[in-house]
Amino acid sequence: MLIEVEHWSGAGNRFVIVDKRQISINSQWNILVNSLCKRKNLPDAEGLLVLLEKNKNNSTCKYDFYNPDGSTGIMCGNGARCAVRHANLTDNVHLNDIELILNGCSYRAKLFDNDRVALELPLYEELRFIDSWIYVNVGSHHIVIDARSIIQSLDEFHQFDIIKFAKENLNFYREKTKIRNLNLNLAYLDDVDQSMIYLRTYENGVYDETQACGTGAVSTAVGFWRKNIIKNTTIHLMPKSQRLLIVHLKFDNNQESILGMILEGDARQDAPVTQFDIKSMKYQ
Ligand SMILES: N[C@@H](CCC[C@H](N)C(=O)O)C(=O)O
Repeated sequence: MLIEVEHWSGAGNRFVIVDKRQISINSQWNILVNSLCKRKNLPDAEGLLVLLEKNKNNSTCKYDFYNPDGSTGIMCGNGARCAVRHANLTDNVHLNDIELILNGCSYRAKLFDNDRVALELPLYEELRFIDSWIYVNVGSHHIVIDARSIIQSLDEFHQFDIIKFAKENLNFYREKTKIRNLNLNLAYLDDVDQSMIYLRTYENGVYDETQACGTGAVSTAVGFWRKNIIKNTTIHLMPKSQRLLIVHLKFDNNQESILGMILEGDARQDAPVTQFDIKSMKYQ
């Protein structure tokens, strides 16, 4: 049986999107996801979004997110932003206040400037300062490392072998946090522009460096602000893809406690729709 697959990216983070409403049988997405992410003539996707429901009358859409290794139930910031733009394009869901239900959790989002999506996240579930690094849970689990503790310059930061570093150090962070599904973020604060952070992320479930990570950007912004490394409450983060992400911290009236975070960046369709055979688990 053939299904249609869409190819998207949010700030360079690559996704495939499938509309479950086109399929009459129940598919096991956790088994199909790995083959769906291995695309023909396109670099591998870094996650799958499955559209479950959409209601344009009340601007609500419902998607599930899967990592390429089949794991699910995890928050994906860039995937969420692609889902919102996808819902808007395919069914004209209202631009200015969209409710996205991703893996059963509700988020609000806005669309602007054609391809930009601002997604509101609730306050992080947990934030811990451990030794010189930070652990943040924003629905996915992040280690944030201030790159200046291991790297001397921005050039060195771009050259750094993050895959080797992750392979050598992930177990150490897992042991310390007692959490297995960790993403590793290496963050370098610009020497001149103190509101700009360069960010590289090794992602759980992909087991590779991705082009960008939305929840990694949010975790880094909030972690660096809480640690006083950064003073601005609007923080620019430049991922590997060079497609900028912006995080706005939202405060209470006294400007003291963070209430939530807004993640802003582009979300685009990258290539024409292709067909995938769910029986042979191959693209046509
Ligand atoms: N790319 C994502 C994060 C997706 C979840 C991650 N792979 C995990 O398993 O924690 C993002 O944009 O947030």
